[in-house]
Amino acid sequence: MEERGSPDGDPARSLEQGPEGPETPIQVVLRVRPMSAAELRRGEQSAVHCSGTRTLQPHTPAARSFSCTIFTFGQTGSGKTYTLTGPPPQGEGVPVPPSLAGIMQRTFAWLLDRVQHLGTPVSLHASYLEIYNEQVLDLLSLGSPRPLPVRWNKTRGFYVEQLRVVEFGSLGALMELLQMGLSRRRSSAHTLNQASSRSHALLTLHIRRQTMPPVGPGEHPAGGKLCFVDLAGSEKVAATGSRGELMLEANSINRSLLALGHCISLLLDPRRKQSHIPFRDSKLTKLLADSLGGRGVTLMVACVSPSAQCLPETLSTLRYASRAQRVTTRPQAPKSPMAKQPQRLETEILQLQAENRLLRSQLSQMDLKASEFSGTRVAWAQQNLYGMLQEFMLENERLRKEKSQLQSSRDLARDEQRVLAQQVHELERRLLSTCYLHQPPLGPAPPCPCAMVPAPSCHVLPPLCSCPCCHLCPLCRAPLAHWACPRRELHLPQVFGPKAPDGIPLSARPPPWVPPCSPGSAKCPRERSHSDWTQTRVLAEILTEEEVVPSAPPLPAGPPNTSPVLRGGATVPNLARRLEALRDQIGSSLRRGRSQPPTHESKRSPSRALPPC
Ligand SMILES: Nc1ncnc2c1ncn2[C@@H]1O[C@H](COP(=O)(O)OP(=O)(O)OP(=O)(O)O)[C@@H](O)[C@H]1O
Repeated sequence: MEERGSPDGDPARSLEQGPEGPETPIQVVLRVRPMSAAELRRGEQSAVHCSGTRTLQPHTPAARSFSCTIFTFGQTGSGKTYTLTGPPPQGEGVPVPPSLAGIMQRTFAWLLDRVQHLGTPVSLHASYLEIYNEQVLDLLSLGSPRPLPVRWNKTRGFYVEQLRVVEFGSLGALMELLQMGLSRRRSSAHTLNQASSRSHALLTLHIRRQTMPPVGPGEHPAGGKLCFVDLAGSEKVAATGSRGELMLEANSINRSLLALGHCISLLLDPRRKQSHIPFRDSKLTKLLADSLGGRGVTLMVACVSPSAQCLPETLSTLRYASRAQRVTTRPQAPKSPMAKQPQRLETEILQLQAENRLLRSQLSQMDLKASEFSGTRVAWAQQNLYGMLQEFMLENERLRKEKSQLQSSRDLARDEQRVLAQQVHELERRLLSTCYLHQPPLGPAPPCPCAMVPAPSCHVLPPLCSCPCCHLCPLCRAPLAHWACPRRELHLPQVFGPKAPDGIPLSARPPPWVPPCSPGSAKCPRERSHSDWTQTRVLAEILTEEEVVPSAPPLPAGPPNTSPVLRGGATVPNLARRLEALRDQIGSSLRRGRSQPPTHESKRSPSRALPPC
C-alpha cells in the first residue's frame, strides 16, 4: 500500500504544488471600537488616538499637556496668512466655505469639539500679540496697545509681561477674538501684496483641565498650549519698492527672520545644541525659543509663490524649510502645580516617618532605662524631670541677674568711695591751710619752697591732728598736709582699712592734688601717671567748685577778725561741715554698696550730695 505524505510527516509538503505567487504579508488590521456607554458613564478617557489611516497613538490624556506651535514662513505674498486664517470674508454675513478655512479655524473647530466630548471640564484662554518693529503689542488689549516687556524666569521661560489672556468657552467667542486681532494687526500694501502683514503675529491658546488650581490675575495658565505664528514675509526691498516706513518695517522683519534662521542653524548641530543658542537676539526668537529648542511639538508650514519672478526667494524658503525640518525637539509636558504637590507631600511624609522612627527609638531607650529603676520616687522623678529642669534653669537665670546687679552696685560704690576720699583729702588740705592763715603772724619768715602755705611763722601752730606726730615743713616749720602724718589712718574714717585697694597704705599715698612726681624719685611712694593726676584734679574741681592747682598757691587773707575765705567763697566752718558730710557719705555709700543693688539715684555723682561751701 502506498504511503501518503512526506517522510518527515509534513502533510503540506506531500500535497501537489501548483505555480508560486508573489510573497505576500499577512494582512493585519486594527479596529478600535468606540467607548461604550458604561465606560463613558464612568468618565473614562480614551487612551488611543487614530491619527490617519495607518497611525495609532496610544497616550494617557492627562500627560499630554504639550506646548505645540504651528508657524508659517516664506516670502512676502506667498500665502502665509491665508494658510493660517483662510481668505477674508467676502462680505458682512457671508461665511467662508469650510473647504477654504485656514488652519486656525479648523483647529479651533476640532479643539472645541474635543473639549465638549472630553467629559471633564476644560478651561480655555487665548492671547494674541504682534511683534512690530521689535516691539511687542497686545492685539487683545482693552485700550490702545502699548509695548510690553518680554521677561524670562526659570519656570515659564520667556514670556510677555502684562499680556491680556482672555477666557473663551465657544467657537464663536474664539473667532471673535481672532477677528479682533486680525483687524488690529499692522498691514500695508506694496508691489507684491496688497495686504502685506508688517508684523509677526502669535495667537496662543491655553488649554487646561479645571482640576488644576485657578489662574491668578496676570498669571499664565498651566497645561497644554497651542500657538499659531504668522511670520511676516521676508522681502527684498528692491523688489517690493518699499520706502520710508515700509522700508524700516522690512528691515526689522528681515533682521528678526535672520536671527531665527541663525538659531535654527545652530540647533541643527548636535554639538552646538547643548551650548548657547542666541534666542535673545530678537523678540521673535525669544518667544519661539520654547517651540524650537525646548520641549514642544512644532509644525512649520513653508509657503512659496509659483511665480517665476519669485523663484530665488522660493529656493531660499525651501532651503530654510529643509534646514528647519532637521531640528529636533524633545516634547515634555510641563509639571502642573497639582503634579508637584504629591511630590512635596511625599517628601514631607517621608520626613515625618523618619522623625517618628527616631522618636520611637528614643522613647524605647528611655523605657529601658526606666525599667532598670524601681519605686515610686524614681517614677515621680522621671515624670517631673522636665519640670524640675525648667525650674532650675529659671532659678539659675534669676541668680545670675542678681549677681550681676550686685557686682555693678559694688563697683559703683567703690567709685563713689574713691571720689569721696579724694574730696576729703582736698578739704583737709584747705582746712589746714585756712586754719594756719587764721593765726596771727609772729614775725617774718622766709618763703617756703614746699608751697603748702605762704610763709608765715608756722612753728607755733597747734598740732593739726590729734596724734602727736604732726609733721612740720623742715624749712619753715609750717604744718604739712594731713596725709603726710604716718599714723593718719588711725584718725581718718576707715574707708579701705589699713590698705587701699591698690595695696598701698593710706599713710604712704600722696593726696590727689599732688602733681605726679618724677619717675624714680625717692620721695614718690608710687608713680602716678599724668592722666591719674588730671582726672583727680578735674574731679576735685567739680566737687569743690574751685580751681585746684598742683602746687596749692597762696590763699588770700581775709579782713581781721573774720574767718578766712577761699577763692570759691568757702569759710572754715563751711569746710569743716563739708568734710563731715563727706565722711558720712563715704560710710553710707559703703553700706549701700554692700547691701543694695544700684538705683538710679545712686548712679549720680557724689558731689551732688555735698553741702555747698
Ligand atoms: N492658497 C491660496 N489660494 C488662493 N489665494 C491665495 C492662496 N494663498 C495666498 N493667496 C492670496 O495671495 C495673496 C497673499 O497672500 P497672504 O497675504 O496670505 O501672503 P503672506 O505670505 O501672508 O504675505 P505677507 O508676508 O506680505 O503678509 C492674498 O491675496 C491671498 O488671498
